[in-house]
Amino acid sequence: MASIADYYAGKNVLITGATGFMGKVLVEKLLRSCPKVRTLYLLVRPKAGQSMQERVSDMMKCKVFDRVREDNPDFHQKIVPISSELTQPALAISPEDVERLTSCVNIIFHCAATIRFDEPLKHALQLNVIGTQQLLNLAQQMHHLQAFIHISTAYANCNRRHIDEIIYPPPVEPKKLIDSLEWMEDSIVRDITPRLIGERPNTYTYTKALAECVVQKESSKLNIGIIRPSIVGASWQEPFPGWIDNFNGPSGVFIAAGKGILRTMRANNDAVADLIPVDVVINLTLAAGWYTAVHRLTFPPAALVYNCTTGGINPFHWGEIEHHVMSSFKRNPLEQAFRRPNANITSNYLMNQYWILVSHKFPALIYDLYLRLSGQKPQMMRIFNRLHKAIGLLEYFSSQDWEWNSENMNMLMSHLSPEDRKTFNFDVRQLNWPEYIDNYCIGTKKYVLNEDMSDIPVARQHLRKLRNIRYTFNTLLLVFIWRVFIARSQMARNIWYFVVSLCFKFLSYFRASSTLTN
Ligand SMILES: CCCCCCCCCCCCCCCCCCCC(=O)SCCNC(=O)CCNC(=O)[C@H](O)C(C)(C)COP(=O)(O)OP(=O)(O)OC[C@H]1O[C@@H](n2cnc3c(N)ncnc32)[C@H](O)[C@@H]1OP(=O)(O)O
Ligand SMILES: NC(=O)C1=CN([C@@H]2O[C@H](COP(=O)(O)OP(=O)(O)OC[C@H]3O[C@@H](n4cnc5c(N)ncnc54)[C@H](OP(=O)(O)O)[C@@H]3O)[C@@H](O)[C@H]2O)C=CC1
Repeated sequence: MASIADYYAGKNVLITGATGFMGKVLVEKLLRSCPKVRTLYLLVRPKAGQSMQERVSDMMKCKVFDRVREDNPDFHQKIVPISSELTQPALAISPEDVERLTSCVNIIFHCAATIRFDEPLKHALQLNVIGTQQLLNLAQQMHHLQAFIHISTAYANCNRRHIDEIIYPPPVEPKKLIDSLEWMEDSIVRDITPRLIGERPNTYTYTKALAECVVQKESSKLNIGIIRPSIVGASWQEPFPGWIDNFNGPSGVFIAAGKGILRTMRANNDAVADLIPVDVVINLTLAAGWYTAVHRLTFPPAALVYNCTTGGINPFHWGEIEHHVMSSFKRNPLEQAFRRPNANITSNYLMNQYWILVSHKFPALIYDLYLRLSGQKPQMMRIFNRLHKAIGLLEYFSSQDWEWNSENMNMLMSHLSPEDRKTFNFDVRQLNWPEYIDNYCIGTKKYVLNEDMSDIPVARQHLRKLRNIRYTFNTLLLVFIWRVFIARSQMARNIWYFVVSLCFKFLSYFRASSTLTN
């Protein structure tokens, strides 16, 4: 059987979501490890006043492509952007582009989605479900298509505790839901959304579950693989350890904790933190593309699902993550921290509310007062309100455990040659968590916040200054409280005189005994 790189040689690949976090790593890895791939067609929409060509040119300047750029400075010649808006009829692809794609594409990787947890249901449905259906329609017109790889999420079925590598019956028939929501006003849809999503926490997981059903329906006509990653984090090894470019999932939490803003969060110390490095997901995705294509004649006509998770193989827990994140940010602090990093997770609701009051709201009020008095605009309370909204949406995932069966990941690994196992490594047994978390934290500093590593001594100095401010503040507060007590209560005065005289007695005894020994 051909190696993975040999398989991709000369192939035309279509990718959606290439400008996103996982899409960029996918494009990079394909170009670097499968250098003979013919063309990558990227479906990209114009956005924020930029044409799709400008967006793709900007994307190729990203640091993530540095290694490819070194190997092949002309790598951009293999990339062809295609203008497409996935929420529009027929994906808004021009007839010429449709003609071009249907005549030459061999493999599709469908990564595009809205991953926002607060997305209105209609929009999430439009992109994650109807967009996927339209891409499948296009795929069926392709004359040389060998594999369609759909990126789903391990949490599509988070209403279950144990999740097998099968597609579960949908909560509702997707077509029926699409038809009924079409005529409804947005406000009505908003009102009935909680009833529709049921036990799922958000419209994202709900629409990703529906998308899997839509994909499965086409599996008798196309060779389909479905990848279900859990919580995708920074890269483990490639293209650089710790590469990450966004605030999604745990990254925003780590940054907020590293900046000393986030001090408390509801999470279960003993629950498995099912993080999976982005390069592992992409290696598995490329291997699954190869396997789906080369085994197409021997497959029964059903989509093969790969749960891409770590918990069952190499588990690590939220409590351990908290410890390593705090330790990493103390050794390599972020610049201009608000307070010294010191965050704790707790599963107790009341305890969390108490710490929110004492460690979030109270300091924010004082800081905003200081800003107001110095003629600046108060901002800390606003930042905390946004942070509370964001972590409120994540807590569902950090407070419970799931169990995923990942037999297909093992099966796929057993089909790889020793060489491919190294080049497309997705063996998470080798993952050293403390080292990974350390690189992850450094990655948020270098690649998300664009901070310079050479400024770490200044950042450490800043943390020392914050520690001294805290000690001074605490001492002054103690003295102030004590003075108030002493002034008002005879009993407090008596205790005070008793403690002071005890100290004097101890000191004189200590001095007398040291004179005797001399
Ligand atoms: C106590 C600390 C110790 C640490 C140990 C414990 C850690 C526990 C961590 C638990 C994490 C659990 C994570 C579970 C994730 C489950 C994932 C399921 C898997 C998936 O399939 S999908 C991927 C996950 N999707 C997401 O993560 C998206 C979530 N985000 C949203 O839904 C929205 O962004 C949100 C949070 C509703 C905010 O919306 P909005 O207010 O409209 O803001 P914007 O999105 O427009 O962003 C504006 C601005 O803010 C930046 N941003 C976004 N999120 C954060 C954040 N969490 N922290 C800081 N900053 C954030 C964003 O980049 C924008 O910046 P610009 O510069 O572009 O304006
Ligand atoms: N990140 C994670 O933790 C996990 C992600 N996943 C899945 O992986 C996939 C990729 O996620 P990730 O890279 O993190 O997400 P990102 O949000 O980083 O990227 C989403 C991509 O989809 C594109 N897109 C969004 N809307 C449209 C549209 N209307 N038309 C065309 N393109 C659009 C975006 O393009 P644009 O730049 O134009 O916005 C972007 O390229 C998703 O399917 C997600 O469900 C699964 C598990 C975990």
